[in-house]
Amino acid sequence: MSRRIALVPAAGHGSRFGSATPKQYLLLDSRPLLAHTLDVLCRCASIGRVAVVISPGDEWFDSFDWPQPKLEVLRVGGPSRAESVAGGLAALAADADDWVLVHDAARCCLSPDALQRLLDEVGDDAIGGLLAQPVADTVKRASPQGRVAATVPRDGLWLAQTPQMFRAGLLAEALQDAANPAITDEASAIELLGHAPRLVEGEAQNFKVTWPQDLVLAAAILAAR
Ligand SMILES: Nc1ccn([C@@H]2O[C@H](COP(=O)(O)OP(=O)(O)OP(=O)(O)O)[C@@H](O)[C@H]2O)c(=O)n1
Ligand SMILES: C[C@](O)(CO)[C@H](O)COP(=O)(O)O
Repeated sequence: MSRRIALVPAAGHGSRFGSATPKQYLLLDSRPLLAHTLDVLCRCASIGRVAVVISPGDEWFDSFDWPQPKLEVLRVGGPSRAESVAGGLAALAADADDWVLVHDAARCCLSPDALQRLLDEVGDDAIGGLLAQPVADTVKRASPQGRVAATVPRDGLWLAQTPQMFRAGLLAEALQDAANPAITDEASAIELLGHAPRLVEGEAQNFKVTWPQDLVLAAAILAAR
C-alpha cells in the first residue's frame, strides 16, 4: 500500500529576507519558524513520515529541540531548491508509488484544512497536484525602466503554493535534471515530462515568508490559531 511522506526543503539562505540567521530558524512565538511548518505535517494522521532537508553545513538545526515524533533529518541540501528536494527524495528511499508531499519550510501558516483538501482532491490522481490560488489582482508586466509594458490577462493564472504531491517514482524521474533553472517547483518538473498536475485551491495565509514584513503577518496568523 502506498504511503504518504512529507518532504520539507529547508536548506535555503533566505537572501531576500536578508537576516544573518536563515529565515527558517527565526523565532515565532519562541519557536523556530520551521517548527511551525513541521507541526501541521506531523499532526496529520495520514502522513506517516516527515523529513526535513537541511544543508550539510547547517549550523542552526541542532541548537533547537525538535520534539515532533515522525521527524527525520536529511543533511543533503543542494545549491537550489530543486536540488535540495532531489537530494531529499533520494535519501528517503521511498517506494515508487508512495506519495511525497513537498512543502516549503518557509510556508509556516499552512492550515490543516488546506492540507486535507489537497489530500482529498488529489486522492489517487494519475499525476498528482498542488495547492495554488487564482490570481486576484490585475497583472502588469514591467519594462526595464520600471513602467508598465503591458497588462497581462489574468484568466487561468494561478499562483503555485505548496504542498505539491506526486508519487516518489514520477517525481524522481522529473527531478533527474534538478539543476535545470526552469524547475522552480515540483509541478514544473512534472510538466516538463508532459504531464498536467491537478490544481487544488490553496489559501492566502499559506504564503511563503520571503521578505522581513512577512514575518509579522505570519506571527499574527499563528497567534490567532
Ligand atoms: N538551496 C535551497 C534553496 C531553497 N530551499 C528551500 O526552499 C524553500 C523555498 O525557497 P525560498 O523561499 O526561495 O527560500 P530561500 O532560497 O531561502 O530564499 P531566497 O530565494 O530569498 O534566498 C525554502 O523553505 C528554502 O529553505 C532549499 O531547501 N534549498
Ligand atoms: C515552490 C514555490 O513555493 C511555489 O510558489 C516557490 O516557487 C519557491 O520559491 P522560489 O523563490 O521559487 O525558490
